[in-house]
Amino acid sequence: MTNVTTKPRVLISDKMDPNAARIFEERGCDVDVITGETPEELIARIGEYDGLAIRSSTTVTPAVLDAATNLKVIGRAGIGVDNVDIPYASGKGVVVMNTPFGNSITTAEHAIAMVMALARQIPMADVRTQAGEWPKKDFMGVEITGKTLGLIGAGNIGSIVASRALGLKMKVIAFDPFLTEDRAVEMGVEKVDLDGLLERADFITLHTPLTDQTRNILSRENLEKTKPGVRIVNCARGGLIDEAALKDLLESDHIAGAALDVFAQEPAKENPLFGTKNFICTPHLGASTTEAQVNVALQVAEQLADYLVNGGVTNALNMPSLSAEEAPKLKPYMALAENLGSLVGQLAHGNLTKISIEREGAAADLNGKPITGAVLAGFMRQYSDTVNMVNAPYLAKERGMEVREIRNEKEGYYNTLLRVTVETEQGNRSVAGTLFGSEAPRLVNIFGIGIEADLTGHMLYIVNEDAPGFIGRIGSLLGANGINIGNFNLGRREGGGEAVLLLSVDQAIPEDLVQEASALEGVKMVKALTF
Ligand SMILES: NC(=O)c1ccc[n+]([C@@H]2O[C@H](COP(=O)([O-])OP(=O)(O)OC[C@H]3O[C@@H](n4cnc5c(N)ncnc54)[C@H](O)[C@@H]3O)[C@@H](O)[C@H]2O)c1
Ligand SMILES: O=C(O)CC[C@@H](O)C(=O)O
Repeated sequence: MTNVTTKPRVLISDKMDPNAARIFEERGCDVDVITGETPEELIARIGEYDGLAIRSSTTVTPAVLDAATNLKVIGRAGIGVDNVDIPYASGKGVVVMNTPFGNSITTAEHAIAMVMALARQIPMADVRTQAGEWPKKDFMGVEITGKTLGLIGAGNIGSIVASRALGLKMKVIAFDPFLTEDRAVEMGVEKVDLDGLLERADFITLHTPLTDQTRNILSRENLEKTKPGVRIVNCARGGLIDEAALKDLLESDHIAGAALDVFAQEPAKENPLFGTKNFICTPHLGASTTEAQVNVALQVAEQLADYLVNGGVTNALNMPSLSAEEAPKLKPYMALAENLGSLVGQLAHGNLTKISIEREGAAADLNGKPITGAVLAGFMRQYSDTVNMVNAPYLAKERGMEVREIRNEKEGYYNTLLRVTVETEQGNRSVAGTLFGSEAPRLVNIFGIGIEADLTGHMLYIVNEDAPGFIGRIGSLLGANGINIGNFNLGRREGGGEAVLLLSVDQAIPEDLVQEASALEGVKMVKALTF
């Protein structure tokens, strides 16, 4: 007998605290821990997994993502996600999460330790003392009390570094374009511009992500603007500092010391800075404490398992958050949203570049982003097999679609309603649906005609003149072709006017039968639909 398992499968591909594997198992996932593989080995294996948990050693490239045919979520046990190609993952519909706070204190402490180590040249003094030199005269340090610490980046880690530095009686100035004056006051720091920081700081610590704006933020030109005798610490990301310029300025004594935990190229087994005077380094140890590693491992496992098992989304970088509490409530709405998007996508014609998604009544209070993602996924499904609610907003943007979200708290005829409208050359085309009994999605309006239908499986949509005998004719045609009708749903604009028929049928309707149905007396349009 084959043992069929429906449990989500997760791969932990980097060294991680064992609590992560335990949490995955407790939350109902099958987990494999396979670390140290080559990219080729990972590519060969990744197709088996629904979730991937990583630290910084695994690089998730487009080639890995192309091979990851079942992958739904990547979780980074840590903060920086520069080892994951997020735009490509988004395009593939894979959610990318990180654990933004679990190692912040630890990393801030490492930065402070680096400041201290530079001020008193502890690593160099240690090596020479243990070599039997007793080099007491060679190591004159500086006090940090009263010195100015310049923070570049004042987010989670930067603000913790500030609080520790203030406790050590330093003056703290910060450059961060997103730091408000109020927040600066709250942190007890002075907000400055970059040039002001370079000019005044005795110590500079970096705490920004590596982005197009921050890459090389300490360029040669900026390093030359620093106060003579400055000491620089980078526990954020390699690539923020021009390493060659740093070497030159250390050698010329303009910079009195530099401590790097991160390098432009990692692992940094060779680097021109090695051996430079007053240079110290650690091998990307910022997050390496027992406490931080337990924190991030537990957090990443909880988040990934929650997504794979319950649909909850926390700390995702490419989709809106969705709590485990919200997820079950939103589930029927998402099904409705996807079906409405799909219906309008299958029926509307022409250059469809404007879509609006309206939440009315009880639906107005819901988290709108996942609903919008689901509508867009349904809408674009006819263009792409791989579209889902994660990548749909990106694909829509790529196609230049204008997406509007509208909230209307006032209840209409239904206490909760989703309405999807696309702008076509013939005018706006809207479909709307509600939930019956708070969980059964139902279409209630199609292009202005009231109807009640469950959008499911194979369906036939017919617009016809409302005249006696038509239902018999279509029933006979389908019966003669061996097509069983599961459900008949009727709606009409006014008696004797335009009527709509939505039939659910047990099998796909072939195109020649669609043509035959189109030729029946009184028929204006026929379209086979699939949900
Ligand atoms: N060495 C390690 O092991 C280690 C551990 C954890 C985090 N990190 C790295 O530390 C960095 C900071 O982490 P965090 O949790 O504080 O992130 P965060 O997002 O909380 O803070 C980053 C700050 O940088 C600021 N910023 C962005 N662009 C800027 C710019 N052009 N100039 C100045 N400031 C800018 C942002 O406004 C934000 O306040 C990240 O790169 C993270 O990957 C390294
Ligand atoms: O996993 C690590 O050891 C490093 C983590 C760190 O770089 C991060 O960005 O969180």
